[in-house]
Amino acid sequence: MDYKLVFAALETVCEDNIAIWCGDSDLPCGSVAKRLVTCLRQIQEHSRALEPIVSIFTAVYHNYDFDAQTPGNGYRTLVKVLQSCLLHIINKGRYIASSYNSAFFRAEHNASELEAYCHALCQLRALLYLAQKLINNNDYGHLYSLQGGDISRRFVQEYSSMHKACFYGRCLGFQFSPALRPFLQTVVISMISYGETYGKQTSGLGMAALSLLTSGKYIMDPELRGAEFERITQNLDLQFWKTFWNLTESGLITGFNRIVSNPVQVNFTLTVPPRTLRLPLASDLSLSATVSPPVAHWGPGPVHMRLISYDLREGQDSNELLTFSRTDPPPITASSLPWVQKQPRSPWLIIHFHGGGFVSQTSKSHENYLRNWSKELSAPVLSVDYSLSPEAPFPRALEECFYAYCWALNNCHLLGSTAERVCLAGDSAGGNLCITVSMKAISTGIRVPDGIMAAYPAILLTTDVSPSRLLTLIDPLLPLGVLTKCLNAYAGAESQPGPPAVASSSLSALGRDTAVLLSDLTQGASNWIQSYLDPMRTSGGARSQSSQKRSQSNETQNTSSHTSNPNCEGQFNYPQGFEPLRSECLAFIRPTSSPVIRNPFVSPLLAPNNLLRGLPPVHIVASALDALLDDSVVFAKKLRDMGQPVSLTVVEDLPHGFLSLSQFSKETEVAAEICVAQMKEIFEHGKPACSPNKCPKLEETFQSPSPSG
Ligand SMILES: CCCCCCCC/C=C\CCCCCCCC(=O)O[C@H]1CC[C@@]2(C)C(=CC[C@H]3[C@@H]4CC[C@H]([C@H](C)CCCC(C)C)[C@@]4(C)CC[C@@H]32)C1
Repeated sequence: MDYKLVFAALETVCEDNIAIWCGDSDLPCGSVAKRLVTCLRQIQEHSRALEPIVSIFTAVYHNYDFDAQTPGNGYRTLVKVLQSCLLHIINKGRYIASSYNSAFFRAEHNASELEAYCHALCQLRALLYLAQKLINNNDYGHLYSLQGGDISRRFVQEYSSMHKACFYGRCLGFQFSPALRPFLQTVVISMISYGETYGKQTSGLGMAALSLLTSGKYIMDPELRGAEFERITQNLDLQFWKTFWNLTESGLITGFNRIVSNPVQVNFTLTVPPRTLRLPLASDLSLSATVSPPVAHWGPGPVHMRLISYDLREGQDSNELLTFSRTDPPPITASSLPWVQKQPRSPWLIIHFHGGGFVSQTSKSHENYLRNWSKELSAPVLSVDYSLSPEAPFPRALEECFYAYCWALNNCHLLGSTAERVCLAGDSAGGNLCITVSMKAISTGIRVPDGIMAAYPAILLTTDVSPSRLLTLIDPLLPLGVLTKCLNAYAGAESQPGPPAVASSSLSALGRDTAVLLSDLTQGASNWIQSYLDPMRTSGGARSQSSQKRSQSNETQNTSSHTSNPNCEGQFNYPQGFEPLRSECLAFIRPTSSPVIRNPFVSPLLAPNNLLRGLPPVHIVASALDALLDDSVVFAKKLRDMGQPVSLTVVEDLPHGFLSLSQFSKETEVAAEICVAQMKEIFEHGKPACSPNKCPKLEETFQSPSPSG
């Protein structure tokens, strides 16, 4: 949509409403009218200042795309997000103008909604100014400056002091496809309720029950929800995120996944003991390379993985494979599936590394789409349960994934595949591991996979700023405070590494302690009732209540924050006397300065060409609204410029992690199908015998297959 039309429509809507609320002195709701008029004037002011910036962005943003058929980069995204915020305001304004004198018109509610979007608009204006600084600062056409240094540090500081709560209350997920918003709301409310009870309880069931009780007030009060979410994302420790994200491992959610995704005949875990492997060298099959088992941090240890296969295939019920299974009785026996016709081995094999920020999740939480892949591609899927950070920082996960890859090549006959073609697939952190495992295969001299499908991968694990990364301010799934915690954990800056302990998540405690549950329930109920009886509790009271709580919880950290906190120095000077809204609680974002994050096996975007040359075709499926979008665009360009086969597909309107949400909307389902199509491409089409540079005809084969909309 032409942005000029949007700005013009907004101007008209504001004028119409101002005329209504200023002019009609008979309107019953005087104070609300005042609020609305103030808010509409602010919206007009923001919008008038934003129009010229948007025109600058639209004039240059195509220079940052991967190619003309693949429009997508952080600058485009910022304009798109802004446009979506403006459209929400226009719709709200039109609704108010047309129904303000209806008997059912809720003036208070509508004023609060408009105010929330006005706050969001103000913060987006700040993001656009920051992005404009990036355009001016970076080399022309470059999304990152990649010099590390001052600008990124100052961006992180600025980010830390900015108000973010408006993006998690009434406006939550406004940028995403409408079908996903109820789900995101549920996730955010569950997260906050869980965050409030986190640390108070020891009983998993008690925690779950209490969370359920406290969720009521967050459903009723979006402002409180936003403020609490901001507090949680900035201040709760990594253990909280690990525990919350691992909810996807819970029986309820995996049970749901199993119902909505395809049933499969083979689905069990394997534990491969640490033994040295020998693999033929790619350059001379008569010679071999030695691959040691993973050793980093605590010495040799086994590697866990899960085999998923839609059909039972030869080898998968062999005694040899079942010796790697720890389940008793064995997961598959010939007699347990007498009606199943065993299929021959598939020529294809998918090796999968899951996402979860390197700190959470397992193959089990990603089963929903893996089952579909196995069916749709007629291939077994081997998903690796690598050790997680902070207990197992880099390079443990990489070593385990590489070892699993090598073991799978040697033992493909047991996995139900002849491994004529092997595809590495992964999402997010798993996308990173696909690339780095392939780099390891190249440097070891063994067979590289036949292709990589990386969905919204994390390719640059430094805090270098890019326009898409500014979205961490508004993203409910990947806020900056949480991303940096994952990054620090993987870089080994979070805590002392050690071998994986027995799972201590609250869920593992489920059912352990019903006596505690009773007291939890009573306490939860009384807290909840108390919050409603509190005489101070008005709409503004809720804010002060939450900020009171915030200041309590930050007491220790915040005492010195206004004097010695580095967040206070070096703030940006915005044009036209503009100031973004500031947060009441400063974020304590301390990205690690460890050199590990610049290691090419951590941040493959920084890898020298000789480590990337020889990578198989890389198919990246990214989302336009993902904070990590620019990683994908820049990496795809780098590979293309080196003459490596690469494709980039940018899907619209979806959050990071869309594969995990594939059953929640049509759009996520379509995006998941694109990932399947890319793997099909890897399996069905021959690998180019030479790189596209030397072999011009093939270049076309690896151009972006489907342009984003
Ligand atoms: C301004 C300065 C900019 C600087 C920017 C610096 C950025 C730092 C750069 C790189 C650091 C990279 C670190 C690694 C990144 C890895 C990203 C990465 O792997 O991110 C994944 C983390 C898990 C998750 C959030 C995700 C996807 C899906 C999510 C899941 C969806 C549903 C799941 C719920 C728990 C289900 C329960 C619902 C119920 C109703 C209770 C939920 C939310 C679990 C978490 C995942 C993305």
